[in-house]
Amino acid sequence: MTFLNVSGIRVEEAGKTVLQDISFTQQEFQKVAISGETGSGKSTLLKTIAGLVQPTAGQVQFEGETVIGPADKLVPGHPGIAYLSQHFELPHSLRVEQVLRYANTLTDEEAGFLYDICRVSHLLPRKTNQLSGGERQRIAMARLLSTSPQLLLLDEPFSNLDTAHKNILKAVIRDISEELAITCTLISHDPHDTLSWADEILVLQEGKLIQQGTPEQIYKQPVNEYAAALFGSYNRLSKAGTAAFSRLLGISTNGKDMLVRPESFKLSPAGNKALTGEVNSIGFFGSFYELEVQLPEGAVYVRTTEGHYSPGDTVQVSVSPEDVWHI
Ligand SMILES: Nc1ncnc2c1ncn2[C@@H]1O[C@H](COP(=O)(O)OP(=O)(O)OP(=O)(O)O)[C@@H](O)[C@H]1O
Repeated sequence: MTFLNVSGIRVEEAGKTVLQDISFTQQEFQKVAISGETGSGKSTLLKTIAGLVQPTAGQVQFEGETVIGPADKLVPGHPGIAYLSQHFELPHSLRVEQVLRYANTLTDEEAGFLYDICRVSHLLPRKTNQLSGGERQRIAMARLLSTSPQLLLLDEPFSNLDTAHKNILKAVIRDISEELAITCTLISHDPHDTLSWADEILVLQEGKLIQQGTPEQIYKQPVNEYAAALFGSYNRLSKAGTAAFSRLLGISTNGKDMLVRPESFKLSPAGNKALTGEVNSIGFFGSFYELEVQLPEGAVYVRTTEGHYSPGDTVQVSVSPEDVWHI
């Protein structure tokens, strides 16, 4: 039986089509990330899966059971699916332990284990107005998980968190999957959050699912420039640049433009499979330098960890055939 089966989902809100014919499946313990620019329909998709938004067409099946939307159910949602909104709320002026106790269906031992995993045990005596944003979020998560869902849907969990809280939350999400055996689906617009975490990424553009694949597939072979831009910078070569690199690599582009990630270009002292250019400018980004290199066919951006280049240097730029794609 498929864990989650989303088929032909269409959502219309205020006369506008927000989601169009979205279909995909998720297996138990498969980590799925949903990516897309703001307004592309990510939150609406998660809420529809959770049974909180009524689809105009299509259906969501969770462990073989249809998830019933709010139009057909007084208390919307499915007990096996928990949705953590970007805009969650905690009751004011209660102690954390009270907030958690009211929602809890677990034994004391299970609840203690859950609170440890969510890194909230030390916060139990605090009042809800004495917490940071990251702490509040982990308490909201512990509260949701204390009803023992099997699928946790996280809507932009990393937005508004500083690096320290983000790293704690990443560890919490990892432990939720591994220690509590809860499957997670999350939305993030930051490639650093999704590429290293997900087994599969879904890319939404204007309410349509335009690409679905492993992080490597999505990063290395995006279906269009929109998908490419979501996961990092890239060079779209000029017609002349595309022709020059295609000749060097012995490949055909069928009239399409060649695209290359800046880190896929290599700089070498000399070589017959490289184009000669001149360094225009250099930017320092901590873990790498980004050079703008002027080739006769146009400028390209090249990333390197070597810091010995200066503007005006002559360099040879090469790329491997497996690191280019065409649009
Ligand atoms: N209840 C609603 N009524 C009217 N329009 C809606 C409603 N819900 C969503 N929309 C519209 O649907 C589109 C998708 O919204 P959604 O919040 O799903 O996008 P998103 O990708 O999650 O965006 P963000 O990253 O900004 O949260 C937006 O244009 C939004 O204004």
